[in-house]
Amino acid sequence: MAAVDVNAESLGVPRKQLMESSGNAVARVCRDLTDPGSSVAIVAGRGNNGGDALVAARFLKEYDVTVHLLGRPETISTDIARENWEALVASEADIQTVTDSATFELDDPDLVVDAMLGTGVTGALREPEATAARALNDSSATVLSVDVPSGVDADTGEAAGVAVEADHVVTFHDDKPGLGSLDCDVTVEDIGIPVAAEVFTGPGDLLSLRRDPQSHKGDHGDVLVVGGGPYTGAPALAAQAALRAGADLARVACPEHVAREVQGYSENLIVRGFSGDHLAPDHVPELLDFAADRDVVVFGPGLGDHDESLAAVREFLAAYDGTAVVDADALQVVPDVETEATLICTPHQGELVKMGGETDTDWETRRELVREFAADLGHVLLVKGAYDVVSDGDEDRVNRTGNPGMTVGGTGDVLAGATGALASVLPPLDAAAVAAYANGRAGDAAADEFGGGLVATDLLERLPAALEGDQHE
Ligand SMILES: NC(=O)C1=CN([C@@H]2O[C@H](COP(=O)(O)OP(=O)(O)OC[C@H]3O[C@@H](n4cnc5c(N)ncnc54)[C@H](O)[C@@H]3O)[C@@H](O)[C@H]2O)[C@H](O)CC1
Ligand SMILES: [K+]
Repeated sequence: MAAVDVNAESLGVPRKQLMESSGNAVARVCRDLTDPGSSVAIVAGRGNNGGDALVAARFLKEYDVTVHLLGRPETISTDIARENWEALVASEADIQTVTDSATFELDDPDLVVDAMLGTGVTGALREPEATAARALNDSSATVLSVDVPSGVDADTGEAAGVAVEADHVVTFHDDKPGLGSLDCDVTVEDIGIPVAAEVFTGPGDLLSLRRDPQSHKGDHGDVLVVGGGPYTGAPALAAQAALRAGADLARVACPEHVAREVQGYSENLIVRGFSGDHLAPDHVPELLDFAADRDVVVFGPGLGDHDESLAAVREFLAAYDGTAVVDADALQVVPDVETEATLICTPHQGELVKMGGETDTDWETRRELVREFAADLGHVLLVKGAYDVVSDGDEDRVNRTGNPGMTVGGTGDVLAGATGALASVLPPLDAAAVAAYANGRAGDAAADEFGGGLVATDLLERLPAALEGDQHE
C-alpha cells in the first residue's frame, strides 16, 4: 500500500487528495448507518487514520458532530492530518482534545467513528487509546471503524491487547486480509487511486530496497556473471551493473582471453578465466562449484551461440537450483530445460519469439501474452520494449521508463546485471520490475545529457541515483 501511495503521488494524485476521498467515503457510510440530525462522535488519533475522520467531520453537516482528538494537537504526526485538524479548528467545529485518558467521555452518541489507529500501527494500544477503546466497546452506540478496528492488525485480524469491537468497518481501495476473520460488516470504498499506480512501476517500488544499516558484506548480493566469448564488453557491463545496483561482490566467469579484457575494464570485478575461447560442457562442473556460494548467476552476456556454449548452459541449469538471470543467446535453451532453478529471463521481443512466445504492438495485449507464456515456462519473464512487461505467470508489472536512445548496444547487459543484484535481495518478480524501472530511469538521465548519443556505460554511473527513492518522491 505504501508503494502504491508513492506511485499515485508520482502520477499526480497526492496522499492528501486520497485522504479527502477516504473522509468523504467515511461520511457516506455514516449517512447509511444513521439518520440526519443524529449525534456522531468522531474519535481521532494523530495519524492519517485520524485524518480521514477529521475530513469526514467536515462533510457531515446535517449531523450533530463532536470530534475527540486523542493527544495534543502539536503531536499530530503528519502534515495532511494536521491541515485537516486546523481546518476544523478554524471552522469552529465542536472539538475536544483528550490529553489525559481520565477526561475521555462520550456523550451518549448514536454513532461513534473509530479513527484512532489504522494500518500505520502494530502492537498493543497505548493510552489514551486503550481507555477510549474500552469506552467505545461499553457504549450502546453503533461503532464504525475507519480502515481497521483500532488495535487490530490489518494483516492478521489479531489484537495484541484491547481493541475496538466494530459493528462496521469502512476500508479503502482494497480489502485488508485481517478483516475477513472479524465479526462485522466491511465496506471497501474506492478512493481514486489510479489503476496505473499498481500496473506501472514507479518510485514506490523502490521502497522495498531500503537497506538495513546493520547489514554485512555479502548481505546485498554476491553475483556471478557467466558469459563472454565472441564479445568481451558485455559480461563486464553486466557485472559492473550488478555492483552499481548494490551487490557487494560481482564476479565474472569467462574464457581466458575475455578475462584479461574484463579485468582491464574494471578493477572492481573478480574475474575467473577458463580454458578455450568459448564456454563448453567441460567447464560446467567447475562453474557449478563456483556458483554454489553465490546468490545469483547471470547467464548470457556476450556468450554467443556456439553449440557447445548452449549445451553448457543447458547442463548447468539442469543441475542448478539457485536463482539465475538468463539473457541473450542463453535464452534459447530455457523452453526445453528441466531445472529446479528460479529463472528470470530477460528477452527482447525478437528473443521472446525465438523462445516460442508471442508478442503484439499493443502493450495491454502483450501483458496478457507475457503472463500466459511465463505461466507456461514456469519462470519469470522480463520482456523488454518501449513498455517492458514483467510477469511470473500470475502477477505482472509494466515499466515505461526508458527512451529510444537505449537501443544502443550494452543496455540489455546492464539490465541483466542489475536484475541479478536485485534478485539477491528481492523476490524475483520485484527484482525484475525494479531493475527495469531503474535501468530506464538511468537511461532517461543519460538521455538528458547525451540525447540519442548515450552509451551503456552512461547508464552504469546513473544506476545508483535511479535506485534512490527520494529524488522522485
Ligand atoms: N493509501 C493509503 O494507505 C491511505 C491511507 N489512509 C489512512 O491512513 C491510515 C494509516 O495512517 P498512518 O499515519 O500511517 O498511521 P495510523 O494513523 O494508523 O497511526 C499512526 C499514529 O499512531 C500512533 N501510534 C503508533 N503506535 C501506537 C500504539 N501502539 N498506541 C497508540 N498510538 C500509537 C503514532 O504515534 C501515530 O500518531 C490508514 O489506516 C488509512 O486510514 C488515507 O488517509 C488515505 C490513503
Ligand atoms: K481505526
